[in-house]
Amino acid sequence: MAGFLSLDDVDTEELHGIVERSVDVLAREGRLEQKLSGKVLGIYFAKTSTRTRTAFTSAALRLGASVIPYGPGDLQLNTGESLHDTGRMFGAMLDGLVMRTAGPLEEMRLVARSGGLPVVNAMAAQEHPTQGVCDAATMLRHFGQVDGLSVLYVGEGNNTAAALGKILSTYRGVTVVFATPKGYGLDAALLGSLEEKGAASASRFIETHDLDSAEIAADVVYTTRWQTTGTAKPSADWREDFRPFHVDDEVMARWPDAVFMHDLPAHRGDEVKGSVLDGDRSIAWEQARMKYGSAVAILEWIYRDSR
Ligand SMILES: NC(=O)NCCC[C@H](N)C(=O)O
Repeated sequence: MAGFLSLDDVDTEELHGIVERSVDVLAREGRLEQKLSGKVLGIYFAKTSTRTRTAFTSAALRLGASVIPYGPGDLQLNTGESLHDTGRMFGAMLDGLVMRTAGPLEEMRLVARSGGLPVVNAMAAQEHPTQGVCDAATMLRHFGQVDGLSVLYVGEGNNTAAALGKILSTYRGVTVVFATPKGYGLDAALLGSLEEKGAASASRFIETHDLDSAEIAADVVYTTRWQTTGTAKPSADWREDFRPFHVDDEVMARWPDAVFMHDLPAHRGDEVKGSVLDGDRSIAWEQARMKYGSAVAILEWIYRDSR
């Protein structure tokens, strides 16, 4: 059974169905159909998490599954057991795993392969696919469509940026400008593949290192914290490199029709000014709530054929 490791693995139509279902979950009240009844999921977070871990745990429980949570110090991985053997054990005793690391996506593929169980990538170094679903669903809910939207992304070209680019590249007529600090940009191969995909769907993906000269009629200004999980900044004065990538009221005034989004956690005063994050144009808190809707939609999709 396929898990949810990368947005690249999922058929576009199915992906859009997951995005639509995420919106639907938040719109409905009442008990969810117990589609995961009798299932046991492992929730293994090697890195900190507030939203994603809570969203998937809550979603799994509300869908009728039981969960076993593992923190960073819990597994024999810490005493030298291999990922391969760990995956085998998970596969022998669990029906699925939700996993966050700051390591390569290949680690999760290895666990999925050796265990023969579906694994959800709740964030790896290259990609944060469940965030991408959440972000597209938040845009769909707010604007009524994702096709044709223009998004200005401000900040490091990290796992969140990669997922945002990938999911938006499955829609038509979108424009995404990534304004990233020099030395902290998008992976060149990823940008190349986004450009290529965009050419076939009337979309544009552009990277600039100069926010002041970014040209886009943005519907959304999106930012992310300066310190990406599990990464080290090579220079001591990295804050100087990031300082121009601060979304304040002046930045928002340049795009008077745009809403503000943030994957959170926020560091007010660094990447965003409090008045923007907490202001009228911010949909970041609706976006955070959508993590739950998207977790339900992703789990339902993974177990769609099981009984
Ligand atoms: N919404 C989230 O999952 N937030 C957690 C941190 C995401 C951020 N891209 C990071 O790597 O630190």
